[in-house]
Amino acid sequence: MSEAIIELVDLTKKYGEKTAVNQLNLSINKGEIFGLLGPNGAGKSTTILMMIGLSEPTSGTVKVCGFNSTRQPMMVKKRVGYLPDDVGFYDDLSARENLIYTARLNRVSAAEAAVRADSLLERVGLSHAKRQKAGTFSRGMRQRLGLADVLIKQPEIIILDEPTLGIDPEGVREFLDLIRTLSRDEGLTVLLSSHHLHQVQQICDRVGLFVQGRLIAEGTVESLSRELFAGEPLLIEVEADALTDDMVEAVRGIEHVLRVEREERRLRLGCAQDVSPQVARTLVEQGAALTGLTKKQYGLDEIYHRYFEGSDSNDREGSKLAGLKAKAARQGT
Ligand SMILES: Nc1ncnc2c1ncn2[C@@H]1O[C@H](COP(=O)(O)OP(=O)(O)OP(=O)(O)O)[C@@H](O)[C@H]1O
Repeated sequence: MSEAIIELVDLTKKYGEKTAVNQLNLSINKGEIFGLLGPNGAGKSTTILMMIGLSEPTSGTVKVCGFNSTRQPMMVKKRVGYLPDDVGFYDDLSARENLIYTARLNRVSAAEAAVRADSLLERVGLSHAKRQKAGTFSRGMRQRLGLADVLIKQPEIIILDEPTLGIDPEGVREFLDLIRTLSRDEGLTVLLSSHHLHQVQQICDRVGLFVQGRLIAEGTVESLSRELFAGEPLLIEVEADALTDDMVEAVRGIEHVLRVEREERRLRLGCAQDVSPQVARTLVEQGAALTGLTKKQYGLDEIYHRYFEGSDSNDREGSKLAGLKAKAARQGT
């Protein structure tokens, strides 16, 4: 049976009139990689701060590793490593010296600190640079050193805030592989807050979608996809040199096309079955020159797009979002 390592119950945080986190209920299991997703200002950072005991909830409770983060913050801090999007190091110290310094702050003996530092530098692929000053590190190297830095106290949970920001694609791939391996090999629980849907989809076992302080959906990418796109298992994306309203209407009329979204010269079609030949033929008959046609199953990109359609800031609310918020309010979530 799965064991909850993070438990949020009716967690609420208000800043004056502003409700940053609104009655959040969430359970994260030991060894799970959980993705926190949501637009800016959705309440992700506030939730993380309450989890690690750096912010006090207005009401509700947060328990991490069995400890109440508000009443026993030191117990929680011992067990949780937090990697912010830009880690601060002593730039004049070497990578190894920085790690040993952090270990010593966490009351690890000098001998043990050296052993852990060497082993972690190897683990994150920085052995070759361990005597190099942290100030000379590239962004990707700094993030890998950051990961070693949060792991040196041997936490049970690591929380990563946009950890791959500014890293090149190869570096991102390596970094994500490393996180996945750590979780699988050592049962480490990982909480990843990110806007990079593709990356989240690659490594997270489960994701939670936050909007305006509420968790509006949570589950595996497959279950969210099933929930949102029932009856529309296939997405066809088609691009043409130009699209007219008549063309869009003609495509809408094709059997098994259930939903049509238009984005400049691109159409996204939610379909009950593969009708790409009919779509291509219809557009060509209408005088369009096709510049691209792809088929895919729904992923996190489409899920996110669906949920956050028209809501790229706190102040704009699309109808979909308004509907979901109403649903969330009815369910009291
Ligand atoms: N110290 C504070 N005082 C007042 N309001 C705050 C404070 N911290 C956060 N907020 C507000 O609470 C809301 C949630 O902010 P939070 O930083 O948790 O969002 P987020 O999802 O982490 O956003 P981002 O993706 O931009 O980091 C926002 O409206 C923000 O302006």
